Amino acid sequence: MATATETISNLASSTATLRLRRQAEGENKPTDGPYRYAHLLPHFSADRYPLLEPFDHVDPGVRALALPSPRAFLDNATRVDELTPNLGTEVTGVNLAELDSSGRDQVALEVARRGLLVFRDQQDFIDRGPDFYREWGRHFGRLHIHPTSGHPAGYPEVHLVYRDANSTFNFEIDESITTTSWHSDVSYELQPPGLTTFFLLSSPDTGGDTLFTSQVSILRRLSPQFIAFLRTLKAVHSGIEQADFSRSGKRGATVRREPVEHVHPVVRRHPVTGEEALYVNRQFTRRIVGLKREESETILKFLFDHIDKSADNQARVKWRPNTVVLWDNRITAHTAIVDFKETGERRHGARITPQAERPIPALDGLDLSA
Ligand SMILES: O=C(O)CCC(=O)C(=O)O
Ligand SMILES: [Fe+2]
Repeated sequence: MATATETISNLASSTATLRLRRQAEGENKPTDGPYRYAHLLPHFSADRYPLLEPFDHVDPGVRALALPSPRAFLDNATRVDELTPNLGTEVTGVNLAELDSSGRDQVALEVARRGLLVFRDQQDFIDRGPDFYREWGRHFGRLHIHPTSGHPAGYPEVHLVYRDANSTFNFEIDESITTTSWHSDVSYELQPPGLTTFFLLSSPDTGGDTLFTSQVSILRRLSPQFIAFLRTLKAVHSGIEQADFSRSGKRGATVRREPVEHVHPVVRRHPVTGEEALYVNRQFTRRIVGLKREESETILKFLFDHIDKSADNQARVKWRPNTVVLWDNRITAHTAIVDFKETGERRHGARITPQAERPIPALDGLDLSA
């Protein structure tokens, strides 16, 4: 039986081993010397951008549907593990950065089908840097430039999340009892994002996982009668509070594009798979159009609570160095988990956010004018 001192010393050495393994895999801690991703730290420019213009989106997943082997990009994978039956696949042995145009189309289709793909060992992808991140993202749609968040200097299309002992951008902790904040990215845009790419450049030794849920499964749990009602509804999504937060002096205090609100169907149809997904989220959906205030608040609260508590629709990504995660923002929601703030460790992530089509209602002919 180990003495308490031995147990503590074993624990210390396993922490040291973990640190060495992470360093060998490319992790760079504040104590290791100059930060290797210093050029990708958040920069809050005073630039101003005009309102976004509508554009035609052709989903790359459509092209893969016509291929004889739409999953050929997985042929050389050494492991393919489904994280849950409904959501998420983890892939090892595929170098995303080397995929040609057809391979990228196939990835788009697979992300549309599985909601979430987790690619391990993507040092090549991460090392190629921000010009490559943009080139990668443009394959999937017009790149969104975030109105308020920080980005690497000169690369406004790269949205950053950042936290360390002294600063936090995008992980502000309010007075809530939880740090989870479920959302679908920038759902207030007229054409919100589809396939989205995210990776961590620096992560805590433990904690800071990201949680995802399938909005397709979330919808399917409801009764046919209730789903039929939801299909008739549309809701307002707003970027105003996010902009006000920045205007109040927080998160870089920059608002580079005036905030917008848009009306989207409460149930949207995926343009490639035809699957229906619930499209409301606590962070940006404000009210259901046409309902009395109490009706709207009650239904939204019910749906948000359903998203929060249905662990049986969720998948959790535990980060390791050089992991690149892709999700389809049309059919999933996600939240960061900020359970590492006491350690003061650095967590630094980058997101590439191609916009997609204006959400397609489940019901043909649903009038989307407010
Ligand atoms: O930091 C994370 O795990 C997720 C951040 C996030 O929500 C995003 O970048 O869209
Ligand atoms: Fe997000």
